[in-house]
Amino acid sequence: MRLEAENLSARRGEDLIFRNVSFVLQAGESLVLTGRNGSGKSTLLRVVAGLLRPEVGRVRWHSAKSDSGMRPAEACHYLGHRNAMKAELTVSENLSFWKRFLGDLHGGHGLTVGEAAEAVGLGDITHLPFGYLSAGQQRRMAFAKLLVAYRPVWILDEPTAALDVNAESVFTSLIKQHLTGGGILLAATHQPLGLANAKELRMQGFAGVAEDVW
Ligand SMILES: Nc1ncnc2c1ncn2[C@@H]1O[C@H](COP(=O)(O)OP(=O)(O)OP(=O)(O)O)[C@@H](O)[C@H]1O
Repeated sequence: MRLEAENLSARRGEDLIFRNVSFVLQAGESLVLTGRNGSGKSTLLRVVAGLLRPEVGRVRWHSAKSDSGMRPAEACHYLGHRNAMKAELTVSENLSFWKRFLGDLHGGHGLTVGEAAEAVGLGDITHLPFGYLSAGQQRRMAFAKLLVAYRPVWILDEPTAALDVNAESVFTSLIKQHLTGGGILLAATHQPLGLANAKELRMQGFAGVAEDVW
């Protein structure tokens, strides 16, 4: 299994955000994006997740278990700043929706909704509307979405924002399990995720740099 970014450059509106970003991640490896606000971390994650087109370069996915024509985005779970849950549906309804909608990629199995809620420490409140949950509880449940459907690549944007210390350690341990099971992680964060062997890519940003440097 291998996720490969080749010479990526991206633009938002008129602005150049980054250029010449390349990396290769194999099964069990993680890459953490760091850098100041606006340096392009979220933009790079969205490019890799297939939500934005790169200006230049490409993302490639190789796996013996996947079709050769499969888009890299299909191998990825993307957890952005927002939680992608409906406030008026219960936690259980939200997670059940995502489980059915996403399904499992070949090569693994997601947890049941109950197991996933237990794994993030909130198994007793799945009957509540998502909108009733605190900000930290909502983030935990958004993380549970990663567990109900199998995807080998997790792309996480500031996964631990709004979390207490206990939740941070729960997330770190779930991420470690994902990596130990041969998964791949790409994350943007301002807080250390506690991953000893993570590679780091420090985004510099291009704000104010003239276009002719390209
Ligand atoms: N739709 C857009 N049009 C123009 N510029 C945009 C657009 N979206 C984002 N940008 C700009 O792209 C740059 C990179 O933003 P991005 O969200 O990738 O940064 P970031 O490193 O994730 O920041 P943070 O640490 O604050 O989350 C910023 O300067 C932002 O203002």
